[in-house]
Amino acid sequence: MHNAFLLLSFGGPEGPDDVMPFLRNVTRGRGIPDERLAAVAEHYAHFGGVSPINGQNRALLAAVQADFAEEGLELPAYWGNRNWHPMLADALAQMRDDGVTHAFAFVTSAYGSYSACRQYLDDIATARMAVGAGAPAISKLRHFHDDPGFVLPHADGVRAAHAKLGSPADTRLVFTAHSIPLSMARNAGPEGGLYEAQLRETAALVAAEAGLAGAWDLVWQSRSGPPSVPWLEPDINDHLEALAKQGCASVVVSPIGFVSDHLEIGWDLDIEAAATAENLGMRYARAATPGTDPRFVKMITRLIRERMDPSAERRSTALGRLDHWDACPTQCCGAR
Ligand SMILES: CC1=C(CCC(=O)O)c2cc3nc(cc4[nH]c(cc5[nH]c(cc1n2)c(C)c5CCC(=O)O)c(CCC(=O)O)c4C)C(CCC(=O)O)=C3C
Ligand SMILES: [Fe+2]
Repeated sequence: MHNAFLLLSFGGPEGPDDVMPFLRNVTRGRGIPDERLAAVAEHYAHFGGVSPINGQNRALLAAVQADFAEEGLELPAYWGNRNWHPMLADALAQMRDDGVTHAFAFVTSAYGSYSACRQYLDDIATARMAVGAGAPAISKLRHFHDDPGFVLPHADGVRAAHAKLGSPADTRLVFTAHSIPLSMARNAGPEGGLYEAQLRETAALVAAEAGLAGAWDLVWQSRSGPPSVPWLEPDINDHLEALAKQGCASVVVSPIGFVSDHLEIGWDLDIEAAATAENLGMRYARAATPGTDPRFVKMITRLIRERMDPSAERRSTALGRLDHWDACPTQCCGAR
């Protein structure tokens, strides 16, 4: 068997001409209204049509390869996206041409749910079909929402953001994740509700690690879809208003739903939510995401080793109580 490593991510535009075709890839068949697409296209235009996500994935891939070298793990590395170049099917075709027969896939999402997990499995199946005979087998690495490699960098981000505000004692810690439709949230995981359950576990772990265990909320951002379809609420902006009404004057916002500071953070939090807080007279600081934190990079290497050697002590590092599994049960996350 010729093993490889595959970084599997969302993808993002890298110039103005990429924006609309990228958005059409993301929303194909999903009933996203044209007004929402136009609004999101403007968010990308604000940054010159360039999403930071591909650059962040290039940096992560380089850091992972450096860690493989340091750890003596000989594994060629590839990168493919769901929605924009380099596309997953092209990465799989390259692997086949290079003689790779199997790859461990690290998906840049820590959680369950259709959008964050199952859709990536569907993408893998579709890309393998497109490549046809000789396409490598792909093993998706497990969820890592409660791994110290994910939790500790988020907690450091919270501490640093809190310090930036002067560490006021009355600070409210507000965690955010991408909102998803309620129907998707109900279907998440083998028994439903997994997306929110994992996020709550991560939030509690990060808050405790950052020394703010008692004063946190979990809210949602970046809602899409038609207004008639219910999504997870409250939205971060509505929540900031509610907090201001309760007299809260200082917030740290930690986007635990994400692994890097991509555009949904750069726009929806750093511009939109920051403006909401300013209008409400609240002090606001946004916590960083793991990005290429060495603990996060080393976690990826560790997840691969764990999968390579089933006899080794497994999952000893998991900080939470929720279950982990290598292969999602077939009925997981509303699989078709
Ligand atoms: C759970 C979740 C994650 C976290 C897990 C993960 O990371 O995978 C995530 C990440 C991301 N979402 C991103 C961008 C977009 N998401 C959209 C639309 C949607 N997201 C959804 C869910 C999620 N999304 C859903 C249910 C939709 C509705 C359409 C559908 O059912 O699929 C749209 C369409 C326009 C709109 O916002 O309406 C865009 C442009 C980017 C890239 C940012 C950049 O460019 O830096 C990233 C990392
Ligand atoms: Fe999204």
